[in-house]
Amino acid sequence: MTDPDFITGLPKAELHLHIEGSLEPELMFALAQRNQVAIPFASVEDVRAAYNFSRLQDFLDLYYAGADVLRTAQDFHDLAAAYFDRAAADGVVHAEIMFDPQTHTARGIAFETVITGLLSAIAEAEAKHGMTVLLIMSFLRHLDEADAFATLEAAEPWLERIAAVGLDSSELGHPPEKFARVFAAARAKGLKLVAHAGEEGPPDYVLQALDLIGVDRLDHGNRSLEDPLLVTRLARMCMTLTVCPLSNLKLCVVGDMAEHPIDQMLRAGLRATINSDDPAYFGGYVGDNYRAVAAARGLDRGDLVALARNSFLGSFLPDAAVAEHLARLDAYAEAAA
Ligand SMILES: Nc1ncnc2[nH]cnc12
Ligand SMILES: [Zn+2]
Repeated sequence: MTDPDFITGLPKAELHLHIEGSLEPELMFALAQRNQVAIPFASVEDVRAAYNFSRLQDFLDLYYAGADVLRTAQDFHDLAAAYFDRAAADGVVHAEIMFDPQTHTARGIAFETVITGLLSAIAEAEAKHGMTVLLIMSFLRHLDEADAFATLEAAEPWLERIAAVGLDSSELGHPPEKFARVFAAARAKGLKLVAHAGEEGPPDYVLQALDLIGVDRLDHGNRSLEDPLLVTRLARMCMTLTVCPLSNLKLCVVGDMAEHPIDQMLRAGLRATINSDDPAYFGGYVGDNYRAVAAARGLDRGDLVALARNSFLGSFLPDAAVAEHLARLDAYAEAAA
């Protein structure tokens, strides 16, 4: 078995995926036509050619513009169903996907429209692929605290179906402390907490995510490596980092995949995982991310299995389900040896 095949077959969880970031240009065009929405691109090639970013904000501007074609529950269903098909083909047996309600409610799309479309796709994927899926509702950090509280309130009828809340969008200038109270309210409702921190923001934002929010998992976390004491702390507390290599490359968090710190993270004892973030915008799904770092950093099969193991350990699945996934992963690794 070649290593690319080993990676595809490796049972894995994806823990950092923005469903709006899985909108492929082909579907963007189809939905624009279906909903009679004008988009500023002449062709699918035109869209892909525009995906050249030098920082997070460059990407976010296009990501929010692209999301404008999503109007009906069927659109959200089709978007998510396409992602689940690709994820299943990549060996993903469990996915924890983020959605950004404010991207849609700000355009007059009801929260209910978004979540009913996603939930129907989840039910279909669970039946079709035998995968499990959890939903993470992410707050947009460039908006204010009151907007996040209003979103938490809008989610009230669906809280049984939402596993966690997250924090995404423009990191610099919008530190975690801005949302400490809304995260405390979410915790009180029984939700898990995740936040993007240390993608573009400094190590202090990671400290805030730990100390002022109390995250259960850290999205990205790359810049933690600038603070050795923070690395030790993250390793000691077994904090999961959802690392996104192709995203890091496209958003210039790393200059070259050959400089990606994924192996440095593993050697430092960090519970690092591999994820795709916004695969339609960054040039690859989760398998592509594993393959890219494996090739650029010379990861061996032991490293790849460790990354997959971390993805289950870092999930919000019950302990018994994690144990079952780990047993299957061990059996896979042994059979491939
Ligand atoms: N990588 C990322 N960072 C912050 N916000 C995002 N929203 C979607 N992808 C994101
Ligand atoms: Zn992200």
